[in-house]
Amino acid sequence: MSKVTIMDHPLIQHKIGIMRVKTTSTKEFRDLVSEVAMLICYEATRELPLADIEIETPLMKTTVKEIAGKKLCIVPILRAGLHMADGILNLIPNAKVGHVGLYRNEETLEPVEYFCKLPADSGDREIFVVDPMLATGGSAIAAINLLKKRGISKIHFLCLIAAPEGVKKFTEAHPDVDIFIGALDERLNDKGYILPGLGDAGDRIYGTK
Ligand SMILES: O=P(O)(O)OC[C@H]1O[C@H](OP(=O)(O)OP(=O)(O)O)[C@H](O)[C@@H]1O
Ligand SMILES: O=c1cc[nH]c(=O)[nH]1
Ligand SMILES: [Mg+2]
Repeated sequence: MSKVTIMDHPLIQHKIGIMRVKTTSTKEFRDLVSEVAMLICYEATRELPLADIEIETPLMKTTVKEIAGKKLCIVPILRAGLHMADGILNLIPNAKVGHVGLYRNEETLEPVEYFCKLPADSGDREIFVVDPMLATGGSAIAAINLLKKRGISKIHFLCLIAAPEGVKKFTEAHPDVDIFIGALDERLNDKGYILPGLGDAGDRIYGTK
């Protein structure tokens, strides 16, 4: 069964609170997406394996830790996930980046795939799929189906806000994928939007509405 981690850190709660406010500007919203993604990534990478390496300080030789293998890959779900990836790259600048393009048909709420480009060696990498919103769960499930079809198995999913309906559907579809959630909200409305939520994440990041 997926491990579901809901962030309780005060900084994350504070920043998501500002994101929910409808008058928060596009610039501030965008900056917060990136900052909260970084904070969630800090927790999501807690169990990465470490290896010992020998180095020399200005005073003596010693052994320090480095992340073993450094084979990480961030996969934003376009378009709203892109800005989370930018934030995470501040913490893991050497990660490779793959892209999955999906949008949700507003009538059926079903995800529609339009793009997929992944690093050639993705199957050897630990993958962090990122999207601010897990609503019905359809988009995240479809994105991870695409990755699994390409032989990728070490997958984590990070989102800023999730609805309980989406978490249930996701964990049933991908019990082997752990989820890290900034805030777990109350429910979906009849149009599939998360309540209280923050509206349409893509529109708020890019100012398209
Ligand atoms: O869990 P679901 O019900 O599938 O909904 C969540 C999806 O909806 C939003 O994307 P959207 O379709 O608005 O695309 P965009 O990022 O291009 O705005 C969001 O970023 C997720 O990808
Ligand atoms: O509340 C929601 C649901 C889906 N997509 C969003 O951007 N927001
Ligand atoms: Mg959108």
